[in-house]
Amino acid sequence: MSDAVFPLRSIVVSCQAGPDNPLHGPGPMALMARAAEAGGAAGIRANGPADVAAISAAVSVPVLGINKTSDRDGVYITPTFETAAAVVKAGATVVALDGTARPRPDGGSLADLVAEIHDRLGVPVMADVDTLDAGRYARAAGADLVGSTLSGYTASGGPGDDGPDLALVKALAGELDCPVVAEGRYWTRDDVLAAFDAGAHTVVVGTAVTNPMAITRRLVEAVR
Ligand SMILES: CC(=O)N[C@H](C=O)[C@@H](O)[C@H](O)[C@H](O)COP(=O)(O)O
Repeated sequence: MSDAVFPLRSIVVSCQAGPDNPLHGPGPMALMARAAEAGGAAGIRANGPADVAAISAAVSVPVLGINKTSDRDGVYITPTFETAAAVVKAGATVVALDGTARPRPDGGSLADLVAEIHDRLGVPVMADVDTLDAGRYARAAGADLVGSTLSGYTASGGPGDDGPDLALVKALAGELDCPVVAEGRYWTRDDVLAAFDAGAHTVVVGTAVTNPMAITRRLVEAVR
């Protein structure tokens, strides 16, 4: 499971749109994914079996599947084996999940979940973490890739603005013996280049590419 899933210095595009977004649904997300692939994305991150299935049928790059069970409440990113299995069945060839040490909804351990995904689904696992400690914990639990996805979204803090947590990427890359994925609030080319300078293997960009509603809102708020 330790072979790199994505090429070094690659960009993965996250194609996600919640129910409040006019682009919500597998059709729009598959089009977003095709556009991202045409632009050179090395993979697509997508949420839920319906979107993962549509995107897997539409692109030839790897689909990094997640299965959110809520919108930012406790451990909500692919918290259980069943949620992971559903997105792999839909076509995901790598699964991302919450890799923090916070209590999981089924009371299970991260190490057991990662082992079960490896054994029964045969796909690599990316752990979404919020701190260096969580990254160490997730890697020790068997995660194949570790990403900074959850920095700023848990009680453990984060950079405190709408920029990426480059310090966390640097700390993770300096210590962990696996590819580190920079994810969360990457908006610009400079952000992406800084992540690779900090040691990232891959950068996942979501909102800045695939959420015109949020991009527009950010611009509108800036000129208020
Ligand atoms: C914290 C959380 O649930 N993050 C989610 C994880 O899949 C998505 O909502 C983000 O859009 C994704 O991580 C990409 O980040 P950004 O959209 O900032 O480029």
